[in-house]
Amino acid sequence: MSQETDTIYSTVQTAVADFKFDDKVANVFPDMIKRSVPGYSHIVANIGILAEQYAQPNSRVYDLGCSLGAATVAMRHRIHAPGVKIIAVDNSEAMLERSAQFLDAEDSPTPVETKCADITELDIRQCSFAVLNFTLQFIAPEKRLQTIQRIYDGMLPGAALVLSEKLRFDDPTQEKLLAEHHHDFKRANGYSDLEVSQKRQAIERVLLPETADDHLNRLKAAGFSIASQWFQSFNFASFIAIK
Ligand SMILES: C[S@@+](CC[C@H](N)C(=O)[O-])C[C@H]1O[C@@H](n2cnc3c(N)ncnc32)[C@H](O)[C@@H]1O
Ligand SMILES: O=C(O)C(=O)C[C@]1(C(=O)O)C=C[C@@H](O)C=C1
Repeated sequence: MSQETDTIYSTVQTAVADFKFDDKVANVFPDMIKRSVPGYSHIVANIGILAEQYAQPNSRVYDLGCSLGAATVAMRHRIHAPGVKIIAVDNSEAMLERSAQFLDAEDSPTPVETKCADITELDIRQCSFAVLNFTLQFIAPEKRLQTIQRIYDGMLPGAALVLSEKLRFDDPTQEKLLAEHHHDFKRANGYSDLEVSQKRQAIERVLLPETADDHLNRLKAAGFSIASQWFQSFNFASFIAIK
């Protein structure tokens, strides 16, 4: 996987364009996400552990918004149930091109199919485990319930969904505190004030965070019998929901 350092926002941009998952981002993505999302490596490792528990024989596992396939790799190394296929989906060609190169080099008996598609319109079937690792936050809010519903409807009984998201908080004091600590986390990982500020501007119209309750209520509304938050670091969280 690419070892390039993210310097995309390191020089002054007169007009900061909306953030896109293009070639520039795909080239530096492993470095960008590790330095930007507190707990990212921990979440990915645990997605592997959960996939091992939930993957049912002769079923499908979906990595929705897979980027370069980090969660797919974590799952692939752990799934032992026979006849499982991982479907790794993203609508960014730039990401998928690079993920294919990376996944082809992996040695595992669990097959992976990569697909360039919009997950809001994806046909989901025979699913025992699905992952939305920091993907739903980029989908238009009015399409989020139908996306979760589609996943639920395509699931087998006992299947699980892991949903990881950046959070917002209704309480302005809490919102400010956790956002500031997130920015401290980024600075501690080598991003300058300029990089933090320009990235914030780039994502503010495309990454639309919701509260933990918004996510839990939507998971319940879609039909999941259990929906629980299992991880949080500053304003980043992960949830698990069981059909
Ligand atoms: C923050 S990245 C996900 C990181 C990845 N899941 C991981 O664990 O490394 C969000 C990804 O979602 C993809 N994405 C956003 N909207 C999408 C959609 N409607 N359909 C498919 N992929 C989408 C983006 O192209 C991007 O690669
Ligand atoms: O919130 C931020 O500042 C981020 O950079 C977060 C985030 C994300 O959560 O996906 C935004 C875009 C990139 O995909 C990597 C990280």
